[in-house]
Amino acid sequence: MTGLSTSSISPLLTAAFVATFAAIATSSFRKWMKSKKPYAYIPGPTPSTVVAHSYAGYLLDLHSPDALPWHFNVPEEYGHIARLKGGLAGADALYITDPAALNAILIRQQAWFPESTEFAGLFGIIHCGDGVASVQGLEHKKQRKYMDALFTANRVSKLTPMFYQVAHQLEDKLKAAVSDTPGKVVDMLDCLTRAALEIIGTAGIGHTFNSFDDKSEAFDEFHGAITSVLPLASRLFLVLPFLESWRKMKPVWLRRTLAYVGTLPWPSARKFRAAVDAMHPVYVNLYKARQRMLEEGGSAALADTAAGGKDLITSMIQANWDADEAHKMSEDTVLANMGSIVHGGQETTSSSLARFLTIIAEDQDLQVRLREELRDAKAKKAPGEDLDYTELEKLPLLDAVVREMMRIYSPVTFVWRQTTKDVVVPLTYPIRSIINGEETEELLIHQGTAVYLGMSAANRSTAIWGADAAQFKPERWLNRTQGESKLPGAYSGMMTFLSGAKVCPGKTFALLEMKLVLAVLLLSFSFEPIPTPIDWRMGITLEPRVRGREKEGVQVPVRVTAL
Ligand code: HEM
Repeated sequence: MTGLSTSSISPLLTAAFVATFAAIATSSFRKWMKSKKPYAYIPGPTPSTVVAHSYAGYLLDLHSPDALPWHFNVPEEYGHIARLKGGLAGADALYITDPAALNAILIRQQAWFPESTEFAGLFGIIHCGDGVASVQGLEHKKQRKYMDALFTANRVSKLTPMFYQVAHQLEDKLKAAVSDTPGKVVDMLDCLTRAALEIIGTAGIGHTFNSFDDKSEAFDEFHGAITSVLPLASRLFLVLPFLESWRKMKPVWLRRTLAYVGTLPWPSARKFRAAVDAMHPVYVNLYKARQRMLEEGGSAALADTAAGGKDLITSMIQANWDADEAHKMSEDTVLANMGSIVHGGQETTSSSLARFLTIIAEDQDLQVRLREELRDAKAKKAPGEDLDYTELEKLPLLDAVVREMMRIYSPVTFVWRQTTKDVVVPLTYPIRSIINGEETEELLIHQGTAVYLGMSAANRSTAIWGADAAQFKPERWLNRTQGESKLPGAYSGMMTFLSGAKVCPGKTFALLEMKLVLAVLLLSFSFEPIPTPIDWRMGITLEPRVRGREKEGVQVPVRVTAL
């Protein structure tokens, strides 16, 4: 009989036991490693500095003012899902530009990917309450019903005369400034910021800031506050994770004391607080005035307001007034939404318009072609009559240029979301593991993971848009049908206005504003570049500075000649 003696079984059993134990230990260790670094198989950039590596991980690279090239490079070098290494102090995060994954995160499975507490907290503080920018779920849905009703194409088209009123004020002001000197250098960012604030003031909240009056203190104070609050906030990024819990802290005296003590040694934080304190009273006064009118004269009384009751917020206040108790928004919520609308409608559009002027200043041929298109359209109108909403919409070259601007120079570089439970999302582009080379076509995102949605990077991905993705080529919109991109973005498949529940409600407003202001400017002025390059650096939106003259602050100088 062939058999094993007890003396030979014992070493075999021992070996089997050791092997089993080793296998279990290795598997447990792998599982433990995976739970600590579940994304170790995903390629991604290494934090660039030793300090970043050991303390903040990817955070400094992601938020740095010079981070734009870093963002654009991530999908090109590492793929459309990239691991962001957390370093010692933080967990790994994911940088996502994959179309199918973005679709799941923003639309199909959006319930599990709420806005990050960082942004919710920040906007809750800036707007002094819980408006659309800082709430989630059902409360967000309820508020968006009010907001989306304000921004339908039909309602926005009715704001066109108010937009023109401001655009012509800008035209007159600029004519007066350059009439004596052809090619005079003008800071167009300043002009367009004034125009954007005045447009959102009159059409958005029924209020004028007298933005074109050089002596207007109301303008100076509000303009200073609204243009500085986000750049200041971007310098506070290391405390952003704590803002939401601070905002909800009770008792209130403790919260206020902490804010006072915490901001004392920190100039950026003090200035940030001062900017918030300068904006809020404007909204409160406007709101109270509208409420008084409603109490005294009912809805009809609102016709006596500056914009005849047609501005967005007066319509919102009226709808809220008419709503039954269960569906009403609180006073604080309406106030926070006034802040959301003014903020949303300010810096994004003014900086895009200024960027646009630098592009056409550099490309004289494009400038001439755009002007010709506008002149041809105007020639069909009665003298002195402006192009209406539909006519502006129908200009193919202007439309293509605005689309390409929005694709390639998205003012918002990225947004970030949290993951509230383990979720599997599909992928358009498989991940190739850097550990074993295997490909996976879906991604398990673990609860608690921060996911960064790289909007600008997705808009420039060569896999999605072709080898010329990084080039400004308006023709791509003349030759290609809408919706061809695989991305789920709400505007021509680009991510600029996002998509899903949090999609920008002001998209139609912004596009009309940009086209209309450009039309007025191009028909009255020609633009040439200054010789020094302008660098657009990343804040929470983009910040332009003249190279070598950074200390002068944000500006977009352009040579302007009246036609
Ligand atoms: C070029 C112009 C604009 C761009 C690129 C833009 C982009 C965006 C993006 C990406 C978001 C989502 C942010 C997030 O989820 O964290 C957003 C939200 C928002 N935008 Fe815009 N926006 C623009 C103009 C406007 C205008 C003109 C208004 C108002 C008149 C506006 C009002 C808002 C509001 C209220 C939100 C918050 C929506 C919510 O949280 O539900 N935006 N915008």
